[in-house]
Amino acid sequence: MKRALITGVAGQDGSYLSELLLSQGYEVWGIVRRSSVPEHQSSRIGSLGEQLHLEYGDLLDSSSLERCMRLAAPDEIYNLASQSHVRISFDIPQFTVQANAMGLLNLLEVYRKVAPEARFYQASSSEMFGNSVDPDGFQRETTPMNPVSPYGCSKLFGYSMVRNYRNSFKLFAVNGILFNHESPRRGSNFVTNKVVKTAVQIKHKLAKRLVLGNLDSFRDWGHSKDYVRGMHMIINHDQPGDYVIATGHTHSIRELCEYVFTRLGMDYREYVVQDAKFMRPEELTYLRGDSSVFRKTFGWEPEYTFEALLDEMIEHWEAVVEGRDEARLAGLRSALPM
Ligand SMILES: Nc1nc2c(ncn2[C@@H]2O[C@H](COP(=O)(O)OP(=O)(O)O[C@H]3O[C@H](CO)[C@@H](O)[C@H](O)[C@@H]3O)[C@@H](O)[C@H]2O)c(=O)[nH]1
Repeated sequence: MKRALITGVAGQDGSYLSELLLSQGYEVWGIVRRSSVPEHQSSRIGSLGEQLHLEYGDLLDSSSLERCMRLAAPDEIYNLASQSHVRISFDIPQFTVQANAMGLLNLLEVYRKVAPEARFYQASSSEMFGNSVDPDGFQRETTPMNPVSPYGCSKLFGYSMVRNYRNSFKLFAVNGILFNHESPRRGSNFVTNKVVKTAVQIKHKLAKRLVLGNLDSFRDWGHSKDYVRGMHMIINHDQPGDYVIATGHTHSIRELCEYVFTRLGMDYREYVVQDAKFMRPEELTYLRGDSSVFRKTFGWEPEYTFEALLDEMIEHWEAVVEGRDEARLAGLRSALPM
């Protein structure tokens, strides 16, 4: 039986990855940060119950990482924990860099000392490219990286350290350079879930308008479930390497709004307003990933289209609002869009 250790296990990707690994017979260990909300009952992983081995720990507390590493004795380590919100990284740059850069380095050091035979996956990000685009309009593994946010800078440090440890210490440490990936489990202050959730609220007269920032940036959005399959493929390859995972399609925030509101029988132009507080001091305006190296190497194809992804998210929020999910309805009534 293989053993996996996941940081960020209670997040969107951590929950889907746990389900995938459990379905393949893995023993799955997860690290959760102590907070006043009972993490073990998180709606994302709560249903996995006793199947998951959860331990308290924090990327900024090396001793806790060492304890978890010894307990889990993993074959595979997935570092999915981070301060992952790009705009918020401008408000809390030092915490973002501590968690995403120093936290990753703390984990790498514990890995090198305690479990060097294991394999290590780092959640790297398309935000590392900043506004670099190849002449054909895509970003790929060879595209220069020029991050434009504290989050992107912290992720570029992590990406570089993983490559450095791989080469210096002959460790099986790899990066997945993942473009945006979403699902009903996405935090509702990321744009896809914010748009879908608020549009459903508007349809049911629980909200009056949707306040957004920049409507003219473009993103390459896939489904988290497809992308965690990719993480598992990369870490199980015969050679360590770094791969872009993306759909290859791009849409603006405006197109996202148009699709979601139209599906709900509304015109987004009547409800969407812009507010500077959701703008970023510097914006990454265009992402479109070329994952052909990854696809050729592993035979991966995404199962979800942009439309199928959004349809699933709409169905999720409709179920919540229509009372088919009573527990979440109470929270939704009082929820303000973030
Ligand atoms: N969050 C948010 N974004 C908005 C809003 N209005 C417009 N946007 C625009 O919507 C785009 C996507 O924003 P997010 O959904 O917050 O995602 P992101 O900044 O692209 O970052 C996500 O993807 C990265 C991969 O490229 C991840 O690494 C990162 O952790 C995060 O998941 C950005 O151009 C942002 O300016 C708003 O009200 N909220």
